[in-house]
Amino acid sequence: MKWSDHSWNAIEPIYNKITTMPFIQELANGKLATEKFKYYIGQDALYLEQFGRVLAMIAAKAPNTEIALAFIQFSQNAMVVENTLHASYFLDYNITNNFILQPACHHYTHFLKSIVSFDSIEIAMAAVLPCFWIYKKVGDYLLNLKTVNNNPYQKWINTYGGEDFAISVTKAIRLCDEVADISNKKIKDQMTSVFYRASIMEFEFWDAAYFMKQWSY
Ligand SMILES: Cc1ncc(CO)c(N)n1
Repeated sequence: MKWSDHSWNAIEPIYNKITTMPFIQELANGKLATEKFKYYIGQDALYLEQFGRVLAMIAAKAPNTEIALAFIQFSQNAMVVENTLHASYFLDYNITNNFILQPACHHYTHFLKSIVSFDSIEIAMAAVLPCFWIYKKVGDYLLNLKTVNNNPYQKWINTYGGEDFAISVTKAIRLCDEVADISNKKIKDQMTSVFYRASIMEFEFWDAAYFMKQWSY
């Protein structure tokens, strides 16, 4: 079995749980409170900047030029394309980005930065994969549900459910499988373990947004 199939099986319960989260359900029916979306988009803009840097560092450490070029592109997409979506919501909702990293976002970005700094490249590639794969699955799920017309969150749904993002996601999965194929069992298991951990952090990120979780002090 491919590393990616095995690892997706491991996180499938987390993914299924994500699709039932109130944040996702209300994103689908357009009823998500503006305040909660604003919290999310503010945190996510901060997330994407750090995520983009992590992707650039994977590119810099890549074992071959194909992986280097792919991750340079992923990095640019995270910091330019996805952030353009956020900037347009910033305008729509009159948000000024004076946010600080709240706990879930802080935890997730620091987790990724620590892995890319201290662990091997295969493990870093596996740790960033849920960011691609879960968003793609959630985007497709929401695009297919299409429960309402004039959903204020449709731009978000179209970005992650769209074809362009699908191409990047397919490539990210394939490259992870290629590096897993030439790795030993210990590395493959560690790849699955960080993939699992990052998937939980995707859950926590949406949970934090729904409940607008903040530092106590
Ligand atoms: C938290 C999070 N994970 C993944 C993505 C998709 O890149 C995103 N925008 N935000």
